[in-house]
Amino acid sequence: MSRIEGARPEPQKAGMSSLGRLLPYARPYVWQFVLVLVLVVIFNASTVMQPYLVKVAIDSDISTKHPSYHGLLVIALIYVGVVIVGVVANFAQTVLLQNAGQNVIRSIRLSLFSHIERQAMRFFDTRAVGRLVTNVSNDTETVSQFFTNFFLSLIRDGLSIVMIVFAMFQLNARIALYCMVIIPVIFAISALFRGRLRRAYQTTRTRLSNVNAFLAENLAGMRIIQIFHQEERQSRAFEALNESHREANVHEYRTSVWFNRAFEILGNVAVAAIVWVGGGAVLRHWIEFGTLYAFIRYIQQFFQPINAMTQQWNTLQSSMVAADRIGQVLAVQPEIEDVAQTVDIRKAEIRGRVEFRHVTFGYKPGQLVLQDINFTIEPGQFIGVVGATGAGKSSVMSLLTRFYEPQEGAITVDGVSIDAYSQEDLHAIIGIVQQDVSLFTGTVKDNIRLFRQEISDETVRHAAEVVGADTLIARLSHGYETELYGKGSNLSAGERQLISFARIVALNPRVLILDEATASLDSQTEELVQRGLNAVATNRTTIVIAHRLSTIRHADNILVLDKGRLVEQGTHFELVRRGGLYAALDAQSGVEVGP
Ligand SMILES: Nc1ncnc2c1ncn2[C@@H]1O[C@H](COP(=O)(O)OP(=O)(O)OP(=O)(O)O)[C@@H](O)[C@H]1O
Repeated sequence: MSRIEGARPEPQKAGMSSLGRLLPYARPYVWQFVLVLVLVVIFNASTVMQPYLVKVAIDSDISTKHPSYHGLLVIALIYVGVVIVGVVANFAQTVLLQNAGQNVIRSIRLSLFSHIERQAMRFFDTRAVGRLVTNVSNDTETVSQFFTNFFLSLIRDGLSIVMIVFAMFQLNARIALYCMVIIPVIFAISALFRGRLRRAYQTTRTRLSNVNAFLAENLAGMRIIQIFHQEERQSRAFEALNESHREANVHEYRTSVWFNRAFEILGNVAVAAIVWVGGGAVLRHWIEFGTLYAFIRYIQQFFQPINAMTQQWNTLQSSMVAADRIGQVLAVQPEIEDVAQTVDIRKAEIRGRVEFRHVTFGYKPGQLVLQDINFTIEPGQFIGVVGATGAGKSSVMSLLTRFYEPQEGAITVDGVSIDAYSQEDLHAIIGIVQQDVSLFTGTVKDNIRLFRQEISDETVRHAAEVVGADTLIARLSHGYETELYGKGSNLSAGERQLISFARIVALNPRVLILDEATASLDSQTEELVQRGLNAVATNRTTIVIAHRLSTIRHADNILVLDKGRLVEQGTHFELVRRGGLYAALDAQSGVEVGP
């Protein structure tokens, strides 16, 4: 369960370089972006032409000695034409840009997910799932705004400013120069708000991801929360996180409203100034009335793109923060990767001989969990692993599947070090059935073949029959096509186990690791599961992490772990006769050991 103190410290810096690192994802769509640029130029030209056309109408056809109705009609028609061209160009560029932006984001999201999938288990040990969910969903969404809104604003509004300034200087250089006085003021306001805005956005994003992380963990552990009556405590913790997010959000919004209002005031002051200065110029006949009209329109237009660009400041800030967070995940190199030249295997030829030689391992430096572990398992043997809780049983199996790597020693399968195999091959050779059966949203069939389309319906049926799951599946409303929800919550614990056994038979690994279920099943289901287990174990090397000694009484060899060391090994009778730890466990309350 997440604790509020566990919330990540709020980051202080995120730069353009994080966004820059995501730019290569836009490369395949560069032509779409170029086309957007062309359309933006057309749209801007249409906007800048409009006040100029009105100025021409006023000065040449209205405020003149020879007013011309015909001239006015022509200008009105041109005006409508220019507006239509502008609207069409604007529509096309918006659609095109959204399309390109969403494509970029799809690629980033996909590569982020694939990158996370390749990570070793240690990566997941040190990260809250909810935070990763935020990275893949919200952060990519935020970055998408950089490729759409920000990019568009930078080009459209930036160009717009340049074109308006150009048009002003064309009309009257002196008044245009007066207008330029506002530019340093704009910079001053921006500088004043920049740091505040950035900090506000970063804080909101981080607090949102804290809320998400808390939610994900609590939803996953809801059963435990309810059993231990922690609903209220967790609600209070959630309320605190929620409140801190609300505060950050309100603060962010307030800062951004102040920023925008400051610009609005400046815009109106500029219009008043132009009316005063320009009006005087008209009265002194220095400029024509139409020119004043055009200046007033241009100064208003000038503030639109500036306002829009400053609004995009928010987008830029949040995109940089999001890109930074995505970058942090992408920068983590998978701790365990395939060697350049992996051993080429034909699965059928693998015999399933497993050997641990002087294996020493700890999850954290200086904290050894396994010390100098040595054992050999011959092909086809049935092996039991026992020991008190925390003795290191699961850790041995995590090393064999290469979820972690040992600090010392070697682990081999058929005499070949496991790191010489590709991880894909290794996981085809070694299968694992865990206590906590992972079922996914999909049909029973999908879950047995784990979405691998190359596994035929025939194989799925056969696998289910072998472990005795076929009768249970036949009882379900749609048989193999029955949809499973919420990790298989519509099945009993025993049924979930049987489906996971069928899955492993369909995979057909040479070595099978079985973390025996501790959940108590009714005797009939237990018998069913036991039969299923025997069927799965046939014809392959099987290693059972046993919590009940009865399961492994007939094992070919039993490994007894104590505080990370292999203290005994032998058959049940040898170990009982020896009178050591195993014999003590065996004598203890019948047959129960472990958690
Ligand atoms: N991912 C992890 N990160 C850090 N320490 C871990 C991790 N997994 C296990 N440990 C620690 O390693 C030690 C051995 O744990 P392991 O799960 O291998 O024991 P186990 O014998 O399988 O226990 P159990 O029967 O309770 O499942 C324990 O002290 C445990 O706290």
